[in-house]
Amino acid sequence: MEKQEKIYVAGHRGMVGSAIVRNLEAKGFQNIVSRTSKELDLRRQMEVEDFFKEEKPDYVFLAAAKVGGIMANSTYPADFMYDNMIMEMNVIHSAFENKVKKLMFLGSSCIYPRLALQPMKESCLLTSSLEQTNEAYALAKISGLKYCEYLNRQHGTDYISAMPTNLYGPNDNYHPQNSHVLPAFIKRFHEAKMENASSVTIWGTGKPLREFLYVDDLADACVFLMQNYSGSETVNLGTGKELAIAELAELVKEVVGYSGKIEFDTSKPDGTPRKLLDVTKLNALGWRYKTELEEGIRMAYEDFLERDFRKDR
Ligand SMILES: NC(=O)C1=CN([C@@H]2O[C@H](COP(=O)(O)OP(=O)(O)OC[C@H]3O[C@@H](n4cnc5c(N)ncnc54)[C@H](OP(=O)(O)O)[C@@H]3O)[C@@H](O)[C@H]2O)C=CC1
Ligand SMILES: C[C@H]1O[C@H](OP(=O)(O)OP(=O)(O)OC[C@H]2O[C@@H](n3cnc4c(=O)[nH]c(N)nc43)[C@H](O)[C@@H]2O)[C@@H](O)[C@@H](O)C1=O
Repeated sequence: MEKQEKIYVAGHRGMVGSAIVRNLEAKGFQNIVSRTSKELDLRRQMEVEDFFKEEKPDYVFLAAAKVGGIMANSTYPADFMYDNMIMEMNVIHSAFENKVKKLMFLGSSCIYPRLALQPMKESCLLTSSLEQTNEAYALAKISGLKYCEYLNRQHGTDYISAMPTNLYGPNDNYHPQNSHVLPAFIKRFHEAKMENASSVTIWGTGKPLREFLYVDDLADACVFLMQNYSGSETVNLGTGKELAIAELAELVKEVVGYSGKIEFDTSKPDGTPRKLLDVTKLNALGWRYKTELEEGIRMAYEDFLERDFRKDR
């Protein structure tokens, strides 16, 4: 990627897209194009085609998607499949039609089988059944990854995909039901502290294990791969470290400074028991995460306080 070349970041207002824009700008890339979903609804094929014909980007980071935590995924599976499938097909196809030099498609670690051997290597894709709570989203993400692979195979394109683990950081979604666990905890423990509540209830048993990557590290990895990786097999983006949800709750409680009890609502789903990424491939390419979890949670909490609850999607 040359500094003057045109880069389209799809989803630039989201947590990931905004971090990719920050990273590109910090590295001196000056020709970044973007559109909000109001300006360009990526589910509309004609609009996407017109945009690509008009803008002719050289590079594309596809970070626009319908995204949510376990509850959103299990409540709205039809929306998660339709929106994601159609958005990614429209963008990747228009990129191909307009000779985009390189595209990065972002998936998620939930594409791997529910009971995959841990840590999960890229090669375990499609070896057994998916987790039910996010099957629709995972199927859409697998389709995007595969479409990039098929274009590479049939037409010799250089379209890559990356599979991030659970992410968190500035500009996250703090919706009480639809968000992911980490922003949900930041908001819930903060509110409990402000209200002097005696306890905070978290979903499930607290036993599932999860891995978390700070979004600015993720953005750095995306830009790094765009510059240093080609190939149809996806690349896992994570830290290689995991902790139980109950341990995460203790950590957020400490960072936020809440002193009450933690209770568990076991009527809520646990989701997949464990999904630790094998990051051997990423490390071998020369990239490693920088931000440890506690430090990242502190920075995310500061961002949450600065935004003053404005982001509650
Ligand atoms: N958050 C996480 O923990 C993880 C995220 N990922 C992946 O990273 C990517 C980005 O996620 P994240 O930043 O968290 O999500 P966000 O919800 O923060 O941002 C999603 C972005 O997508 C855009 N978008 C949604 N629908 C449309 C549409 N119909 N047309 C145009 N744009 C649309 C939104 O644009 P606008 O703001 O203009 O409405 C928004 O900026 C996704 O591919 C996701 O799968 C992968 C693993 C974990
Ligand atoms: C990124 C990833 O995100 C989703 O998968 P998930 O990892 O299950 O995501 P989650 O962050 O929502 O939950 C993690 C764990 O945490 C527990 N948990 C406790 N209390 C709360 C809580 O208050 N909110 C939430 N959301 N979870 C809670 C919850 O029960 C679960 O055990 C998919 O969308 C998937 O498609 C995907 O890609």
